[in-house]
Amino acid sequence: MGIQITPSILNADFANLGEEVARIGSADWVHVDVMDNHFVPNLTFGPTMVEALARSTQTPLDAHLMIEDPDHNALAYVEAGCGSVTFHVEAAQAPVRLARELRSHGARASMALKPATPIEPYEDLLPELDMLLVMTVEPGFGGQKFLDLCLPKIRRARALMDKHGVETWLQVDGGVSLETIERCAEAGADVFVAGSAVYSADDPDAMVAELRAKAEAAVTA
Ligand SMILES: O=C(CO)[C@@H](O)[C@H](O)COP(=O)(O)O
Ligand SMILES: [Co+2]
Repeated sequence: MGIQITPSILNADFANLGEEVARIGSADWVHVDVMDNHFVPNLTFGPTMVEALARSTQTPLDAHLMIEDPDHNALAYVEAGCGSVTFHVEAAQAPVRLARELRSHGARASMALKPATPIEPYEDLLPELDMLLVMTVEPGFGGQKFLDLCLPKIRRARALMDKHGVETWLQVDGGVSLETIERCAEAGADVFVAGSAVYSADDPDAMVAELRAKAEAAVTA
């Protein structure tokens, strides 16, 4: 599939989300950070707003659920029109059942790891997943500093994917910018979430192109 750039709208203007998404026309996905003020200390939006957003764009939606009880709440985001749904393993009661349920309803199933959560206990789940998200900040807020301590986990995750021979995408999220994206790509990530880097740029779509070029150069070097 190659390199994919998925801007997060967390730092976009929430009063004009349709227009904000139209500013990133070359993005592969729109990353939608769903926060419930319980799993993380921040509150964003739920399925009704996500459904409205899905109607406003042709770009597929990549929902990142930072919520408690994804087992009972994740399907609502497939029904709202998301093409990919990520749940946190720290919150899921039955991650395999949940991943299978998401897939059976036509979405890509993805699982996220917070910075302190290791990949090794979940190695055998990789064939059940379309994407693994390695968080590179503590979830909850945009605009945080990239945590270099997560790079070895990205490398180990890529090695485990190679070992299992799976096509699982490897996404990174948090502090991804022109300064940090090469490190992530070299470590083996292929799907890059960028929030403040994209929406603080004068031309968000040009920033998407610049991020893509940097990541592609890092893997072809
Ligand atoms: O999930 C999260 C934060 O919890 C992310 O998607 C951030 O919202 C990305 O923003 P930047 O770190 O790129 O500013
Ligand atoms: Co996110």
